[in-house]
Amino acid sequence: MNPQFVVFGEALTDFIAEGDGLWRAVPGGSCWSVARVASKLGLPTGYAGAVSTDNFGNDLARLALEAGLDERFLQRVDKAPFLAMVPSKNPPQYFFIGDDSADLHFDHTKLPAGWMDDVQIAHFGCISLVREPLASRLVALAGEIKAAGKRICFDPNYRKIMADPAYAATLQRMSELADFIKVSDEDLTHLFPGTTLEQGIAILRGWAPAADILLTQGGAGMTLMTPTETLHRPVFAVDVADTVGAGDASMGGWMCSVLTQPEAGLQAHLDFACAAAATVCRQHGAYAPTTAEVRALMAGAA
Ligand SMILES: Nc1ncnc2c1ncn2[C@@H]1O[C@H](COP(=O)(O)OP(=O)(O)O)[C@@H](O)[C@H]1O
Ligand SMILES: O=C(O)C(=O)C[C@H](O)[C@H](O)COP(=O)(O)O
Repeated sequence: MNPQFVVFGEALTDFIAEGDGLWRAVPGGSCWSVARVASKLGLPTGYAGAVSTDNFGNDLARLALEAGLDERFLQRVDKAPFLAMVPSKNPPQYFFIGDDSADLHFDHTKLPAGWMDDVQIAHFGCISLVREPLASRLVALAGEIKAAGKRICFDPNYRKIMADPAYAATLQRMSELADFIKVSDEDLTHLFPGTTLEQGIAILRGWAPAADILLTQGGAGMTLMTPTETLHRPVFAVDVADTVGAGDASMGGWMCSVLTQPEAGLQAHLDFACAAAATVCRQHGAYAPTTAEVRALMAGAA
């Protein structure tokens, strides 16, 4: 089955400081994680990005395959791996190593012929939208996909490099294109400095009057806002290992619910997104839960 959901943007390897000069290398990247979660939950998904041909790229490719992602969309490029250094997880601090790295060489003209035919939603987000020359190509591509009648999903997922003044236009353009926007309270603080949460949401709403907006608020749960309705959902109580990847899981879970059970309604989509996020909080690092795990949590059985 061809992908109904295609995710564009970075895959990378997180290097997490373990103390005593030791670093743990973990495959990740916000966009890659969104794709992996959606695919593992049973949504036919393609991860459309480029990874290196070394051991780091191999690990990303292997996990993508294991999650059932359509392998024709993943590109392998003989360039340096893209690395995220995480010297501290609490609070999260990142810096990135990736000059002329593989991710920047993604070429959408090399996607399989007819790739867009069955696509219903295309996802964009995070640092791929600030890393040139990839960023400008992706913004243009999002415009083309939207013009072809498909829906666009956008998760800004703020990182410090988005403080670059050039990103302001991208943020607005991607929001204008988006049918679905996910944003965390923390993202809003950085994206719109000096504004309240409500003011930040109002700016997004002004750019995207018809979009569904999912606001995540860590341990305070999440809120789904359509142009006419607002629904809140407290977290599913779980023993938390860490919350890395929870936002990506809520995004992947939300889109999976929208596409696989469109008739289920807003509350069901919100519940599913929230349960997907909570299953990830139980694990260390980014994780792709199964549908059975998410459903068990929703049924109160786990
Ligand atoms: N302690 C927690 N227990 C259960 N669910 C949580 C917890 N922290 C976060 N979540 C879920 O994960 C979602 C995303 O988390 P959040 O921290 O807002 O995003 P991000 O990971 O992008 O920073 C939250 O809206 C919530 O539903
Ligand atoms: O790859 C990046 O750009 C990262 O920052 C790596 C992180 O693993 C996730 O993206 C976590 O994102 P959350 O789901 O918001 O916790």
